[in-house]
Amino acid sequence: MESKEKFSLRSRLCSFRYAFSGLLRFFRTEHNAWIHLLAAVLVVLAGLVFRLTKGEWTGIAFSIGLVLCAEVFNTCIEKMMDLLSPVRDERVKYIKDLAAGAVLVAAATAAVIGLLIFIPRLI
Ligand SMILES: Nc1ncnc2c1ncn2[C@@H]1O[C@H](COP(=O)(O)OP(=O)(O)OP(=O)(O)O)[C@@H](O)[C@H]1O
Repeated sequence: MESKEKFSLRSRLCSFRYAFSGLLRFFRTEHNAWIHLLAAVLVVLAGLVFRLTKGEWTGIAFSIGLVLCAEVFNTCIEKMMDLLSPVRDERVKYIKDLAAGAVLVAAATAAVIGLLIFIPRLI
């Protein structure tokens, strides 16, 4: 459906503000976000120590973004399901487990990229 609202820079800026406020709350309150953030900081520090190339930094940046995005969506789905269906339900379990599975796929991909970058520098 087309939007009938006129384009407004102010409302676009507000959308950014809402997005940043969502992320701020995510990093303040979600324990999994702390773990991902700590992992990202450690990887960036290791990257600085090993003086990665531009291509390698691209792989690291992509991996960190991929995992954080997956975790943000996983958290959204968890919160949504808790709101929609606070009682135990096998369908909810499947939906939540599937969302957690997406994070696992992203994290495994990031781990492979990390190993491809760092292992040759360690041997
Ligand atoms: N309403 C529900 N009905 C059925 N199963 C559920 C429900 N809520 C959670 N579960 C299941 O219980 C298990 C633990 O759920 P929980 O939400 O605590 O997951 P978690 O991965 O520990 O989450 P968190 O990110 O909060 O640490 C998961 O397998 C999840 O699918």
